[in-house]
Amino acid sequence: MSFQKGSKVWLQDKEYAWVEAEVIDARDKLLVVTTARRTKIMVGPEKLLPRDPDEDLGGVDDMTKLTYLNEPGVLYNLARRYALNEIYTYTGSILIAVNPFTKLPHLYNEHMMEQYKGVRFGELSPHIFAVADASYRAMMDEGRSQSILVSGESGAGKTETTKLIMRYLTYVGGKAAVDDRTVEQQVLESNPLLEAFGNAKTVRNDNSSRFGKFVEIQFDGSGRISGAAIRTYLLERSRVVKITDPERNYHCFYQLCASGKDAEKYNLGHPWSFHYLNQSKTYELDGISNAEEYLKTRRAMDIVGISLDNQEAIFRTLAAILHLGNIEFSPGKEHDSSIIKDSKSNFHLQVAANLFMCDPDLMVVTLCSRSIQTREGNIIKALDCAAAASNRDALAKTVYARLLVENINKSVGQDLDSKIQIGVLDIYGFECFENNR
Ligand SMILES: Nc1ncnc2c1ncn2[C@@H]1O[C@H](COP(=O)(O)OP(=O)(O)OP(=O)(O)O)[C@@H](O)[C@H]1O
Repeated sequence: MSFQKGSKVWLQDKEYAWVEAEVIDARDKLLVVTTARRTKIMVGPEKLLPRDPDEDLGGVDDMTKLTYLNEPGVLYNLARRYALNEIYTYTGSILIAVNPFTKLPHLYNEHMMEQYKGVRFGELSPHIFAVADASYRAMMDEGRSQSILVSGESGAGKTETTKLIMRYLTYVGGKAAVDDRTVEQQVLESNPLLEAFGNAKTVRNDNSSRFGKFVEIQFDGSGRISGAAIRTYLLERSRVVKITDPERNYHCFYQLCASGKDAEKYNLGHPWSFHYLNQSKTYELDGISNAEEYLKTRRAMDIVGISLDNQEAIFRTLAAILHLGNIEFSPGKEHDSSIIKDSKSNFHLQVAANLFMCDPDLMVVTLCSRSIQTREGNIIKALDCAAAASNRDALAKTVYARLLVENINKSVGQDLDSKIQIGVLDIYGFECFENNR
């Protein structure tokens, strides 16, 4: 790219990434002046990118309208719009959402949904409802299934965006008010349920989804919702057994501990008495009551259609996982072997076995030994304390992951005859931490 005297440019900057500048001398090395600080700098052209000359102070609602679609142009356009509370911007048919971190109810009410219904994409201000509407119209007009991909780093707003898409689709594809609304309710109520079992507090986000999610909303030929399927995958299993302050384990554990009578029934107390929860000293979330959330989760389970017996089995299994985590080991008589450490560990073993409905002695054997297959047959090898503890953790992780997949994925009513659907994929983007666990 060649620059001339008077060219408007972006200059790379250590502090601000890019600053606005203008070329004032274009011989040998370029001499540029930064517009805000009025400092003169000699730089090579590799440090510069061209800048739109006639920038609209309010930014443009579609990045394709920028003369130069480069990184600083995009960032500054988003920043300008964000300053005016415009959190959505298009890049062609892609919608970019900048997390407002504040509630904007006027953006998402019924009136807004009505406004975007059936309106040509791009005619109104950029909005998530416009994307959802475009996919619904395309599905209806072409009779073909559609997909919406929601991506971004942790805390970017994927889960909220996915929920808004689901809300819009249940609005346009819902049955008339007089009809039974259970499918729509199931679709929407699956969210608190998934969040209880798949979300946790992280450093970045108090309600971070620790799994990928594919929601399929199924429609009949007339465009009415006829069913839904939710598939979760890539759950962060390690969180079940290992957490660091100020993060938390999955919400459901804290909810169950705060559930009063149910907690008592399963010999649960405050989370600090459980190894899987007390590795971090963070037990509460700002402005959220674990006990109330427990009731919400139970209500969501009712609506989604999980029977009382199954609900009971799910919470019993969660309690069993917590007790399992409190089983400690000490060295056994034989070299590299282990036994249950003390009476406290034995108590938790008995309770866990009881809740898992299995034989406690068999559980001890399972935890403290490993079966190795050889050509001559199976050999049972004793495990030392560390190996027994990882064996215990592996069991906890596997049971928890199965609980989520088996119970939640299948619970929402599916329409196996549906020919057209809209799939919404909520998938995390790359995260770049110093230590990526
Ligand atoms: N459109 C929005 N309006 C208001 N607040 C929002 C919006 N989008 C996100 N937020 C806020 O940002 C928080 C984080 O958003 P969200 O949980 O959707 O992020 P995420 O990308 O799904 O993160 P993770 O990958 O960690 O699950 C939300 O709890 C909410 O407070």
